[in-house]
Amino acid sequence: MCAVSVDRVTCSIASYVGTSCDHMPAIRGPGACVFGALGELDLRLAKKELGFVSCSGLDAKRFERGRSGPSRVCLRRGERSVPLAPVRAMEQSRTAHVNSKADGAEGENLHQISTVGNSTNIKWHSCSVSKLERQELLQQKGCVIWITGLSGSGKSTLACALSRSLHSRGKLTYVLDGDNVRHGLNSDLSFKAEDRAENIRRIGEVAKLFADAGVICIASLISPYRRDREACRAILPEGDFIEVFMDVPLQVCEARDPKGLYKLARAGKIKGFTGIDDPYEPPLDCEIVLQQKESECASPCEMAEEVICFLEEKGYLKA
Ligand SMILES: Nc1ncnc2c1ncn2[C@@H]1O[C@H](COP(=O)(O)OS(=O)(=O)O)[C@@H](OP(=O)(O)O)[C@H]1O
Ligand SMILES: Nc1ncnc2c1ncn2[C@@H]1O[C@H](COP(=O)(O)OP(=O)(O)O)[C@@H](O)[C@H]1O
Repeated sequence: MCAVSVDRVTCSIASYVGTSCDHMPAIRGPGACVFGALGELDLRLAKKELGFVSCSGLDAKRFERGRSGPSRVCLRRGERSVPLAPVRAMEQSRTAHVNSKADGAEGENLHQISTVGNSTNIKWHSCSVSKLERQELLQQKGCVIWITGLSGSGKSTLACALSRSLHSRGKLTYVLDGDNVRHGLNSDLSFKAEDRAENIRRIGEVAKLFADAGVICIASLISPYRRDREACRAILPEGDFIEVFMDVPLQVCEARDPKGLYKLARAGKIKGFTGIDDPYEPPLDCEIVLQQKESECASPCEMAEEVICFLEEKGYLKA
């Protein structure tokens, strides 16, 4: 994960996709800060969706998650060119910092006061117990398994099967189910696009904390828009966001209809139902696809096993 420090401006990267950045007068506009770029994908996203025309002097590799190093960047939007220098990638922070000398301190003894969204004058506090130590304790690596798919595609069933199976192997997991989180933390959110985006953003942030705690966090929510899922991926260290697509045809989900919601949606009694009158954007390049055709139907345990094999192969089941 990295962020960009730009003079006295504080900005974060991925989570600003789609939000405005009015505190940067020269680069006003949606997602202006996203440009910070966690990798080539984000750069492309920034250029395609956010209207960045070009960026010179940027070595995208320097901005890869987890890397750091000084660079100079020139960001152009339309006709305007905005030099941003020095730019610094920082680990463990989404913010750029206002660097000022602490009282009576010299040189490296800087304190870093940030502005993140509407939170001004805040400071990151580090703890002496590290993520590595927590992982050592748990004998596993923290990560996020993000299960996406239509309603009725089997997300919650897989999440529970996976949690059970990992638990029986002595691995600590926690399930963040969209439906459940909407009973509490996200009960203020509806199903309109911006509320879904906020639902996903919050779950992404919570999942990130679980992963940082060393837990294997299983998030199961429709998360229908690619951009929102990518934003969650971008706030996690490289490799720690494992996207699992429940590739189940709409007809199958609709035939299952365990809650009777498709029926209500077809009858026009629920508006903006995913797959009916609200879009679902399947992942283009996710880690795992669990495909279910009409005739073939892997059991939830078999699906869980496939995910566990992936985790094992990538080393997440040991410290
Ligand atoms: N309009 C509309 N569209 C889709 N789904 C709806 C809607 N209204 C209610 N529900 C029920 O809410 C569950 C989806 O919540 P999520 O938080 O996963 O959705 S999202 O990620 O914010 O799109 C979803 O649960 P699952 O069936 O488990 O996916 C539905 O039961
Ligand atoms: N692998 C599977 N094979 C057959 N049916 C399944 C499978 N996974 C889930 N189901 C069934 O599909 C329905 C929807 O599953 P659920 O996990 O609630 O989906 P979602 O969380 O995506 O809405 C449930 O009735 C469940 O029993």
